[in-house]
Amino acid sequence: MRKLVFYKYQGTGNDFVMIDNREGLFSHDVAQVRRLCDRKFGIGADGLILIENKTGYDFEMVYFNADGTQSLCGNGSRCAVRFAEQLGIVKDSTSFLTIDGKLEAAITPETVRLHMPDVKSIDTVRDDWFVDTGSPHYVTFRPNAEEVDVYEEGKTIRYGEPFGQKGTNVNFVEIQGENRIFVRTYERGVENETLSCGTGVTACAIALTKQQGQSPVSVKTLGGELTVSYESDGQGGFRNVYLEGPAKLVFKGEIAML
Ligand SMILES: N[C@@H](CCC[C@H](N)C(=O)O)C(=O)O
Repeated sequence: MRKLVFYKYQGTGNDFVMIDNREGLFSHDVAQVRRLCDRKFGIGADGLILIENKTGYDFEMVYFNADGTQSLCGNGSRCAVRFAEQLGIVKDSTSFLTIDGKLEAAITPETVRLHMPDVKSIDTVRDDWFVDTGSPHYVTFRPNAEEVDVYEEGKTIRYGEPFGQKGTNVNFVEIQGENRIFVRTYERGVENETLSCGTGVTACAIALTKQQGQSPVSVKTLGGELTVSYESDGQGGFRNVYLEGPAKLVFKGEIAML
């Protein structure tokens, strides 16, 4: 049986199977991704990330949600950068390719600070907000996010109008102080609550400008603390958007390839 080395990383509890695919040994096979991310029959993860060679960049990050769909992943990008550092591909900073184009990051022993894509607008959906931070995010402010049934409410909004089958991620945000929020996220592609979502907390920190907040914003998630900073572009959008927090290796193992 063929065996392939994998690594497991987590960024504030958003966990990923990570594979160094610079030799192209792992094919982009959705069934295999689902199997490996399954928490009972596989390794178990919110997503799977391949690090691949790409001309003009330090590397390419190929990201899959646990169900095999693809989108931009903020925490996954931070973990991919840490993995690339530990593989010796990059050192203090990097520029790499993602599904949403080129991203850059600064690396310290404690954190990875990711320069996120510009955000074009904050849109209104019913009484709530919608922000695209590379992945789509519905943002709803609640007085007590701890008490929300994130799975039931998130699932209803994710598949409901106007999102339909393509769907959206759903974030429940509690304001806990000046420029300080607590966020719980139902993630599309995982189809459940995750402990943290990087593009999600970024969307929430930006939507906070509609309430009383401003950059930088401290964000508490179920899996740890993140910081989001940004600048207004003066036209309803945001630039110089940064997501910063820890990204850690958990373990290394071997996959039995079927
Ligand atoms: N966990 C991610 C988001 C991954 C993509 C998302 N589930 C989607 O399909 O839109 C993050 O940290 O940003």
